[in-house]
Amino acid sequence: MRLNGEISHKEDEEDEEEKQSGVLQPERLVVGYALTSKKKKSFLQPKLEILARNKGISFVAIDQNRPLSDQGPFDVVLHKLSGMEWCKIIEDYRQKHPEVTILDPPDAIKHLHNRQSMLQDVADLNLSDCNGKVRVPRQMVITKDSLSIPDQVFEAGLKLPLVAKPLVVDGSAKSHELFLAYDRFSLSELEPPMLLQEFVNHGGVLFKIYIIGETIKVVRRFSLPNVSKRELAKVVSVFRFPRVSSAAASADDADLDPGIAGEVVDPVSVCAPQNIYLQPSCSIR
Ligand SMILES: O=P(O)(O)O[C@H]1[C@H](O)[C@@H](OP(=O)(O)O)[C@H](OP(=O)(O)O)[C@@H](OP(=O)(O)O)[C@H]1O
Ligand SMILES: Nc1ncnc2c1ncn2[C@@H]1O[C@H](COP(=O)(O)OP(=O)(O)O)[C@@H](O)[C@H]1O
Repeated sequence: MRLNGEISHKEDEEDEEEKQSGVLQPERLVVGYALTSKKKKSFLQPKLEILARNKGISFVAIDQNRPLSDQGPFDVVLHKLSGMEWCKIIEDYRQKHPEVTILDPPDAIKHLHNRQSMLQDVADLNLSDCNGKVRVPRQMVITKDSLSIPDQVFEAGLKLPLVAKPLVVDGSAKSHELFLAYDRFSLSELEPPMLLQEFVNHGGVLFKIYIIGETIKVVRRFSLPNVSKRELAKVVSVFRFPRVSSAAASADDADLDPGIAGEVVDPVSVCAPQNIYLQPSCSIR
């Protein structure tokens, strides 16, 4: 397999070594990546690159200013960029290069770019009775007119407190900016388009499930604490909240109340006696 760019100079030497030793090295895999600088920083860390290299995987940056077909050859194209223009580039490339694995084809993940449609698939699974209850929070989309939000919420019958989330999820910091509203009138301070979702008390702990092929990894993260009726009656405001359940908020080693700590019964069914907050997601983390 040939490599275009960063580490190509090494390849000839390695091929030569391989020939001389007579030992067949495992096939190498070239991953072309197109990521924002934020994502590159959080995902493509030296530790991952070294681990990948040891397994024969090399990452090569895709130059977005050059035609994609002129680059590579790649075995895999890994991208997390959005926008119509980029999606078209990837789609065209996919048609021309069916031998290359695209992670992920834009069409396959488009429903994940919208917080309303991403939960629809979970609702459609209809898991209301499967060794526990899996459900999605009640929610509504607000497309315009901040001032009318209190009335829209009242008419829809959503219960407070409410979590307000940007409708579009595009990997930007802005798209992760969430708010918690204790009273409906404060909601008019927020900017549509957005999704309003009932806050689900879940014991301040959240489970994230990462799946790659057959491999399933479950982690525990600290999350927003429960909101009591007393607090709800007292507080009148809307608060912006930071990324509470990020990797830095690991609760894997925390000594939690067994009532909320959850018990991993098997990798596919993660059960906690309280509400499970389900976060469907498809991402390069
Ligand atoms: O680290 P974990 O707990 O897995 O959470 C991840 C990170 O926060 C990612 O951001 P970053 O790469 O900046 O650390 C984020 O990707 P984006 O910021 O690209 O959206 C993921 O969003 P989703 O892809 O929406 O799940 C989110 O689920
Ligand atoms: N409906 C909800 N009820 C309770 N907590 C929530 C709810 N929605 C989000 N959260 C909390 O907010 C965090 C981020 O929510 P999420 O929708 O996953 O946004 P992002 O995609 O930016 O990570 C979750 O990890 C959880 O702690």
